[in-house]
Amino acid sequence: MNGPRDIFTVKGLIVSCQALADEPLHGGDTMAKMARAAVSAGAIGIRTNGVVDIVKIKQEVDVPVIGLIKKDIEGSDIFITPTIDEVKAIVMAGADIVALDVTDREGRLETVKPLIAYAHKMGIAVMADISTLEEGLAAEQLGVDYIGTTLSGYTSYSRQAEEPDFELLQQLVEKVKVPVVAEGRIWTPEDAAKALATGAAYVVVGSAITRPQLITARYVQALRNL
Ligand SMILES: CC(=O)N[C@H](C=O)[C@@H](O)[C@H](O)[C@H](O)COP(=O)(O)O
Repeated sequence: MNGPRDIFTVKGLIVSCQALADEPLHGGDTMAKMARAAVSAGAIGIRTNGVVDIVKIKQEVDVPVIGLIKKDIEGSDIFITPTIDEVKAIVMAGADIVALDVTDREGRLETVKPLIAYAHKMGIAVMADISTLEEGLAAEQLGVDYIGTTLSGYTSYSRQAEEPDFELLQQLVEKVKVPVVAEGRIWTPEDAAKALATGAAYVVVGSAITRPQLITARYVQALRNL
């Protein structure tokens, strides 16, 4: 593949439809309905976890799907598409983009190279989930197609905050040429708009739209605070 490839045709909102096995909405059919609702309202893409959910969502909607597989590996902190096996499964499931951890942990910036190469060989774009500017710069050098702020706040050395990491977003937008995806803790339409205004090409919103147990908890907490 020659250079980065952006498969979206317009900027906008990507809705993350994810419910792990221990979450109330777990299940491909449910996630496909979530995706349909999101696309019917104008979402330009869907991000989702696991083979079943990728397959079901691809059957349900006609927008690009970012696929990942969350997998816990003993002794490792890397859980978003950790190995080539997950990349192969995501390709087989029919995702248009594979999202994977491109953080500077456990030698990942080296070991991720064959995962990126495989995805590209199979004609799939790659979204790098990073947590710092340095990782974003490294990801661009590795030839990824999108860089997402997904893991800011989820590595020990990145900025820990309740809010989205607008500072990282701004730095990435200034320093990298590939499209930057704002992702992580975006809870309001205002924050989504701010991310786009800051220069993000795409804004991924997950929990605020598709995790009712977390949405409800925020309301319950607010009432408790009275
Ligand atoms: C850190 C991690 O595991 N992030 C995951 C990545 O796919 C998802 O659990 C998040 O829901 C997604 O990034 C969207 O973020 P938020 O739900 O905050 O809008």
